[in-house]
Amino acid sequence: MSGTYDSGAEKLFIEDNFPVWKSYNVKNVCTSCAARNYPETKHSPTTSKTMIASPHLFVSFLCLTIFYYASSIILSSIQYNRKTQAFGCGKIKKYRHYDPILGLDFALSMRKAFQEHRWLPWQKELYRDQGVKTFTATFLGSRMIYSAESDNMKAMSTAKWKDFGIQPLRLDNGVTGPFHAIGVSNVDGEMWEFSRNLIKPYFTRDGYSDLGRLKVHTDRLLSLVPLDGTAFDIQPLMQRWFLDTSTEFLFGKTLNSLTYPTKVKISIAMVDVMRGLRARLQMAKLMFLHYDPVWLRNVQTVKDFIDANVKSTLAERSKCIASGNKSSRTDLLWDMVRQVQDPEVLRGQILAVFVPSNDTTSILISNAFYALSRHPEVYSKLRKKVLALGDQELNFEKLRSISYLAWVLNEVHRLYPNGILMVRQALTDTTLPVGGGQDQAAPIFVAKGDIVSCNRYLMHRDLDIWGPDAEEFNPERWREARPMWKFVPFGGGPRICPAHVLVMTEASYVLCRFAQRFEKIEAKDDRPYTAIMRIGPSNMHGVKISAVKDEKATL
Ligand code: HEM
Repeated sequence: MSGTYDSGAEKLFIEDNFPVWKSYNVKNVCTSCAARNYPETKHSPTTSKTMIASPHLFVSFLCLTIFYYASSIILSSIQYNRKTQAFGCGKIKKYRHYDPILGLDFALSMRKAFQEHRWLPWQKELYRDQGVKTFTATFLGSRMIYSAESDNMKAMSTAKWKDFGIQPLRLDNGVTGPFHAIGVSNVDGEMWEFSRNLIKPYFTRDGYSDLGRLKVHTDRLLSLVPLDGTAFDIQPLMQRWFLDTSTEFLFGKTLNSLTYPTKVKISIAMVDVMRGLRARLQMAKLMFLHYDPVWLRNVQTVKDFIDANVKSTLAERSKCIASGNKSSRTDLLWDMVRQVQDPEVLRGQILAVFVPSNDTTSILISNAFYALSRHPEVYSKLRKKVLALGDQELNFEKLRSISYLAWVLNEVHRLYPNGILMVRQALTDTTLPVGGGQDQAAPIFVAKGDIVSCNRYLMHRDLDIWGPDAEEFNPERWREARPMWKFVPFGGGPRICPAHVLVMTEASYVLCRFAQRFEKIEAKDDRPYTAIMRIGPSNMHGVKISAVKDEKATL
């Protein structure tokens, strides 16, 4: 189907083969949500006039409610324990709450850690205090299972992946609602399969092996590096570089923010969109209380940007059909409009790639500069390997041939993973392989509706896996290390990040070009890495470095 201009056939493909699009009617909104342009949430309708006949009636009503609530908690706990036994599972250690009903103590502690930019150290302390790698806690009324066991992450990603979903956490509860967006990163089942197939040809073809696409933006980036040894912050430059390469890749038109810095405002809006999405995800059952006008304004900015691109791409397609000409466009949106023409569907689908792509590769590369500028011996070794390739243009195969480059990037992924957590909700009663019983070795029971949060950050710094120097930046460890599922920066199984080869290629290319031109780089900021969370951690203080140009460098 892809690649045809037969609009009738394409319409059939969408409407008849995927009736799911019709069944998910975003216009079906409740009135209070509609007023805020939110999709239907699961809250029940409220009556506008609540009559309390008498204090007695009120007290009886209150007692009944408390009784009902208490008995349902006891019943569900009995049921849960029975099922744990029936499934042959061990008990999971429980977090000791002050507020076991809503878990407000836990939520407030997490909120404080966020506000103080201590979310990563807080994770470490939390697990250390529990003394185990898997435990349960209540988070705003939901039972959460926290785990830093790679076997559990592996099972959720592969053997048991159909038992766990993303959609209830991101779409059904309205987290991504203000976009009215349905796309690969917020749906499950048939809709996910459709969405993944829509982007698959794009990510699996060898488009990303064309490094020419990166050259012009990287030349611009390098031309902005001060040559007189002045300190500069490479993090915002990388953000602009990534915006330029990714807008070209996704929409066929670069924003050229390295040349026109004000264009970066869309990236800044996206960072705020992600902040809001994270807040909404964390509010869980209380998400309907989220109202943040700044966030909504930024959502609108991003929506307008996407809609303008969708509109012009659809118009270009119509022109091509009318004239019989072929377009030279090879971007993802162009690929998509050949398969789908509904602007709302297109917005959702392209957003679902734009959101997880935003500021990911750029942060990976900035984090690499952070580490390399503090480890001159590693930079110098990397440079030697790169220079050994000679003066010819870099290509995909050459980049892949430098194992040391892969080790450096692996080490950056390990210490600063972009996806800290893998969070899923159980769609059915199921089990995970470890974390139960006295020794934590028994399987654990996961009831339908439970939320499991697997922690990549802790796995990547686990002394049991990496040894006593787990906190150190040491690319040499990759000479021997074969961690398999203990190191999955891009996830694994059917929902693995579709862009993993693209990301590694782009990051490798930038580091190589930098190493070809600059003899040395030096850190210009002694403050410790203080992670603020976007999609992944980035340094709150930026990445301030200085660079010394190799006078002989011609590239
Ligand atoms: C440093 C860069 C990146 C890292 C570390 C990363 C990591 C990840 C991880 C861990 C997941 C979740 C996998 C899972 O749930 O098992 C994911 C999903 C995804 N990523 Fe990336 N990613 C990066 C960059 C990108 C870029 C640049 C794009 C797009 C151009 C992208 C597109 C996606 C999409 C669409 C998904 C959802 C896949 C699905 O649910 O089927 N990512 N990524």
